[in-house]
Amino acid sequence: MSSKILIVEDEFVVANALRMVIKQAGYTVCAIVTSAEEAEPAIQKYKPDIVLLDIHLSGKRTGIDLAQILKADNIPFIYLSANSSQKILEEAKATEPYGFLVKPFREKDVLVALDIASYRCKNSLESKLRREQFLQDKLIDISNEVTDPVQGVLKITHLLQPYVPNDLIISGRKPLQGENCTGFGFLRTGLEEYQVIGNDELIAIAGLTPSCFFENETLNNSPNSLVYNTGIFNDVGKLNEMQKKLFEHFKIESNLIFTVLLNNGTRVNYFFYSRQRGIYTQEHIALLNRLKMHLKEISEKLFGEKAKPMVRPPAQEVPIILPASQIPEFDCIVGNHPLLVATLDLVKQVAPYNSSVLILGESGTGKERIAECIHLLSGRKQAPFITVNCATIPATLVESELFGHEKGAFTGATEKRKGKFEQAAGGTIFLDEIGELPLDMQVKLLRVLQEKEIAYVGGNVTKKIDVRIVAATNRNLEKEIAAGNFRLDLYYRLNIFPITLPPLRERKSDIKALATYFANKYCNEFNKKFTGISQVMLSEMQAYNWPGNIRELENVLERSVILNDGRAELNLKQSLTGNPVEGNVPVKLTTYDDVKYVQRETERDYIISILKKTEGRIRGTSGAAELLDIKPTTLESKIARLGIRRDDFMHL
Ligand SMILES: Nc1ncnc2c1ncn2[C@@H]1O[C@H](COP(=O)(O)OP(=O)(O)OP(=O)(O)O)[C@@H](O)[C@H]1O
Repeated sequence: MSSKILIVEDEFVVANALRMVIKQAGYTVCAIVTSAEEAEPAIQKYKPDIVLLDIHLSGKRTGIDLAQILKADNIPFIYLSANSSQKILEEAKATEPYGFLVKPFREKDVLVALDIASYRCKNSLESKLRREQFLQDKLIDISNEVTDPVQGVLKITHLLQPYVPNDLIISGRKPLQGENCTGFGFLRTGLEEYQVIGNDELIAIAGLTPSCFFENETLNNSPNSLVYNTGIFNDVGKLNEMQKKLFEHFKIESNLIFTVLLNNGTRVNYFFYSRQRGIYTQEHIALLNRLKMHLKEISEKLFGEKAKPMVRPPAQEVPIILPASQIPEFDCIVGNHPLLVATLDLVKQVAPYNSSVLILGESGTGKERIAECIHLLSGRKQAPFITVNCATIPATLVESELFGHEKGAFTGATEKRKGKFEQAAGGTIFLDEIGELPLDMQVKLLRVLQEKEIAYVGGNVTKKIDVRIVAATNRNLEKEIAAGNFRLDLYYRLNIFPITLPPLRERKSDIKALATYFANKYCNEFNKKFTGISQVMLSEMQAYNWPGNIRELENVLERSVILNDGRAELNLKQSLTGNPVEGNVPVKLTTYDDVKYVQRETERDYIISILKKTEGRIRGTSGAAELLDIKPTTLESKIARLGIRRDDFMHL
């Protein structure tokens, strides 16, 4: 049966053009409506498989308002937009659409977006069911294990973190009579770190009162959940005193309150707070409602009639830090910015499964490091982790490099050789820069994903393999598909669990920790004393935009350590924008390592300058190899060794 599409678009011409394109491709257009008000009954009536949703609609509500309803009903939607402001686009993005089409759109883009949306919807439903089963099992474990409210709520907080993200969680209990209302909370301070905030500290924070955990008229007279999503200034009329004070104190922007009613009438409120605006959706409430039975069981045990008397967490000036369960595999990941922490939450979620993972992010954001964490956190960690950079293998050698070759398969194949897939047997293969894989190889890789078998070049026997694939790219693969450079079916297979790494400029609070980490690393390597990083250098690093992300930061620190005399604090010898720093001194080479470093940098700069001249062409007449008078294969291995990336010589 063909998928049913609902078009929500107030411009007749656009809606009609879409209808024709979609029908021609074999979809059914169940209705065209022009406003959110008209869309709601149409959604109920037709139960569309996908909704094409204009952001600006006639009527009071926007497409973004309607998106919340579609999300709660698990209906995939693709935005249609034209000239929207950055703010609106950010809001739209936060609703996690299945695609985005910018007007005027090409027929091909519309069809690719629809195809991707239907595939993603099917897959995400399956993984959603699996995830919920996992959550339910874990909640049963918690219910069996815990008796202490503080430990119990900490475990719930930790478990729910990736699903109902929060920076602060407070649990408040309102007994029927007698005792005061009580509450305590956990502030997230790192991936596995929570700071306990006891009842007395909560009360002390800007003079909260014990009953404040329940002073919410709307909640007291209504179902069991409320969401405040638009920050203190916009929601101010609706927030109670407790919320206002907590919003101010902890810089909160969103709040979700979920209530569980115990058998004896005691109310237990769980308050989820986030510093991100607009984070809580009907989907979070729907999930909590589906888990309610288990949450009630635990709350009954922790706060109900038979609960042990609560040992209050001590009020302290410096609150205690509870390391929940440290993950040594993340030791090599420096930083605790919420965007990074949210990424690591996803890594933890996906690592134990065998599903493919697609890591997206700009160059140098740490994709390879994250891929390795996924491997180390999986059941495959004893087996190899093999990295393949698809951009640096010559097109003619990709197949034998990946799948191996028989003796005599081609000139130079003097003996039979295993490919990277076979080397990774039982482990993980990391296909970096997957967007660079030639189209014919994409077909072959697809076969490996589907059939789980490989064939040697020059052989006719297939071999079963058990390898998990983690791929990465800094390209927009959806654009590459529309341009005909990347296969849609391969994208489907790889994009089962996408993880996007934030660029460094969006997590600047991590710069100091990263810089210190790299400074220590290079001081150790070059046998120099680490004498700190100067304030001027720190300030300039904070102000800089970091197009090359963490790799660029690492290079800057390596250079500073090399040029440092081991007595003064580390300083920038060249401003990050490329201008010389005042009072700069010429490079002083004091050790042989310094000499090697300068040689390496000079060679790297020279090769980049040649690649710029040849626009990246390595082989053939007037290719970079010919200009440098070396073999193309030698140049390719130099490019890999010197860490030269496409971005270093293209698009400049
Ligand atoms: N969170 C982190 N903490 C410490 N070091 C990091 C972190 N993330 C990345 N690095 C370091 O930064 C450098 C770049 O990381 P990596 O090679 O993983 O980036 P990438 O996104 O795969 O780059 P490319 O797209 O160019 O392949 C590496 O030296 C890596 O070890």
